[in-house]
Amino acid sequence: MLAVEGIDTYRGPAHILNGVSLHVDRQEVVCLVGRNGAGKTTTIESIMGFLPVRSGRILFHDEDMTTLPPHERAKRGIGYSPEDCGVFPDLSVGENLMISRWLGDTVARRRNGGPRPDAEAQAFGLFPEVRNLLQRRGLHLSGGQRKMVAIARAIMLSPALLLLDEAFEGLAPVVVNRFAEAVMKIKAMGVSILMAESHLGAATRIGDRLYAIDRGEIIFHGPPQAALADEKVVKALRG
Ligand SMILES: Nc1ncnc2c1ncn2[C@@H]1O[C@H](COP(=O)(O)OP(=O)(O)OP(=O)(O)O)[C@@H](O)[C@H]1O
Repeated sequence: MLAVEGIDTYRGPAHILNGVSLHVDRQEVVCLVGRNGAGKTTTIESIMGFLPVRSGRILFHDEDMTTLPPHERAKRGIGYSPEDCGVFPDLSVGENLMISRWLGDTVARRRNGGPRPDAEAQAFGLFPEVRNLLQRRGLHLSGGQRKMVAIARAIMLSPALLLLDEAFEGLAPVVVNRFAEAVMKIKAMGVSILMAESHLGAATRIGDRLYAIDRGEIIFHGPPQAALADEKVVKALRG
C-alpha cells in the first residue's frame, strides 16, 4: 500500500533522513520506533508531504506521490494525526471534524465508487467522549482530549492509511490502554496504520511489524519480538 524507497530529507541545511525505506501493507499496524530526535517525525512529515524529499520515492497504491502536496495525499486516503495534534484552536471540535468529513467525500469518490463507511459512527465509536466535546473550541481541550480529537478527525477522512505521530505520548497509563484499543479498532475497520513511537514496549505490544530508526537511518526491520531481542535496537532506543 505504502512504499517509501530510499528517501533523503533535509531540514534546512541539516541532512536528517539517510536513505529511509519502509513499507506498509493492507490492514497492518507498522511501528517506527526511535528515541527523541531519531527522525520519526521527519519520516512521517516526508510521507505526508510537509517536507520535500531530496532523493528517493514515496508510492501509495503504486502511484508515485513524491512531489504531491499534502492535501493531495490526504485526498488519496492518507489520514494524519500529528505529534502536536494540529487541532485548530479557534474552531470547535465539531468544525475540526467537519473539515476532514468533507475531504472524505473526495477520498470515497476516488475509491472507485465503493460505499463510504459511516465516518462519524467510526470516529465516535473509537472515542465516544468526543461527541460531548463538539461545541468546545480546540483551544480548551486537555492534552488527552486533543489527541482523541486528532485521531477522530483523521478517521473522519475514511482513510486507507493512518499516520500517527506519538499518539501515546504524555498520556496517563490507563488512557494509553484506551488508545491502544482504539488502534486495534482502527485496524479492524480495514485501515492500515504507520505509527511513530518512542517506547519500544508500546510498539511491540501493538505493532505487527516494526522498524527502528536511529540518526535518520533504519537500523532494524522485523517482528516486534526480534526487536526486543536485538541489542543494537535496545541500545539505540535507550540512548
Ligand atoms: N525545524 C527543524 N530544524 C532543524 N532541525 C530540526 C528541526 N526539527 C527537528 N530537527 C532535527 O531533526 C532531527 C530529527 O527530528 P525528528 O523530529 O524527526 O525526530 P523524532 O524522532 O520525531 O523525535 P521527537 O519525538 O523528539 O520529535 C533531530 O536531530 C532534530 O533536532
